[in-house]
Amino acid sequence: MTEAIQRKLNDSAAARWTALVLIALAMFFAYMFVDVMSPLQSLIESERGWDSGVFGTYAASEYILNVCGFLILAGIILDKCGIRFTGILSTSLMVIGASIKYIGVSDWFQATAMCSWLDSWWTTLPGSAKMASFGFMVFGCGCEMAGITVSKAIAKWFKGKEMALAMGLEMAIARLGVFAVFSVSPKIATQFDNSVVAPIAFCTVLLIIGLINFIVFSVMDAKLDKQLGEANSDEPTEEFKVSDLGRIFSSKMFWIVALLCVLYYSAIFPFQRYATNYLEVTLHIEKEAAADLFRWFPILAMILTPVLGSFLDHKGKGATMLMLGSLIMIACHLSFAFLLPIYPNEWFALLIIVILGVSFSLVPAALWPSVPKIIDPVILGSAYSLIFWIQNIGLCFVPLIIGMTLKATGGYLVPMLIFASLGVLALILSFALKAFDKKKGFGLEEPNIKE
Ligand SMILES: C[C@H](N)C(=O)N[C@@H](CCCCN)C(=O)O
Repeated sequence: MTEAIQRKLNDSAAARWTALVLIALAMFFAYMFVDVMSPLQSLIESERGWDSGVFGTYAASEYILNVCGFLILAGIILDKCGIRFTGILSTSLMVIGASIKYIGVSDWFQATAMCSWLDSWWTTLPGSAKMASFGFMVFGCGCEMAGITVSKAIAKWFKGKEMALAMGLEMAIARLGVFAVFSVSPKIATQFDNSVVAPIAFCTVLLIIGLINFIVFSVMDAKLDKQLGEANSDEPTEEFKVSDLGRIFSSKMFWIVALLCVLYYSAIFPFQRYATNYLEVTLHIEKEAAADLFRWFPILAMILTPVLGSFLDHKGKGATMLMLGSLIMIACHLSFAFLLPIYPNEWFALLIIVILGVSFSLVPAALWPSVPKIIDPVILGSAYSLIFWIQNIGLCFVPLIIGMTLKATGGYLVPMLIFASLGVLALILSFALKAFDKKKGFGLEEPNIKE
């Protein structure tokens, strides 16, 4: 009888995996929208006159408001107002931002007085690009806010269960979104008379479905909360206060994780942006062949991340996985710097890319599920948001540094050494993390599921 009363919605495997599918699909659509224009660079140049400089400004706009502090606010909103409110707010922001971007590139907008006015100042950036960048900024706020909300939601629904597997699957579905949009976006554009508007419209509709998903998830989450209250669970009842943020900043463990995160991801996502060109010039191959080689990188990460997440759930070894992932990344970037230019072979390049994919599974699979082990659930949303914020600063500036270095040195040796150095610093931090965990007993090496 007691057992029947205490059985909660997330004790049902079907219910918690349904919840995961709902929120992971929202992120799948979000990651699709992020890259919807990436394969259409030449089309938008001929249709709307965006050169590569304009395209770069548009791409950077996604992170600007987040770096300026929106992500900190997002974390406070999440901890103060909860998963449901923040989830619906963030998915709505994504829909609003996407709609602004759709209007910005639409044929209709180009003939309006507003577009002429936008054209009249900062003339190197066309009115369509200004409007689209503004939309992308709003979308970026929603997307990163949704990212931290989803992490907190998974930590809540899968606590003491398959948490790392669930986080790994969510990331795998997001990686599939990148692969999917690179496949469908050019096809949709071709189907609709070579229009960049059609793929954006398609992905905006998908974001509306993502918003509906989050509303359905919220109904389930409200039910779970009611049960948690009734079951007199061990969930914290104390209220989040903004002053609690000091607790995060004074946590040594938080700083190690946040710095490890920014160093590692700054050597991955910015590298991803330059990888096709690096392979082109190093292997002397066409852009399409280089992109074909590199596309295996997210695919392998997609397959391996949930597998490693499951390993973490049952066997633990999170800190060791972070060390191994950083070590592999250093070896790969050093191989890109020194070995591939000496042996410019496509199979050799593929081997390094595949090994780097293993690293890109090990670190995300271990990093994100480690945060709930070191941070109080009451301030978990703020902790995730501050980690994302520090990470976004790196993601915003490292591509600029790499671009400047490329221009100054005319080759990829120094950029690859910069990426490898970031890996070395991440490795040092992963050693510190393991040592500190051993001393303080956060349980980073312990499995999530006690069998
Ligand atoms: C770019 C973004 N801030 C990020 O860090 N994404 C991570 C996944 C974080 C977990 C989201 N629930 C990634 O590896 O893509």
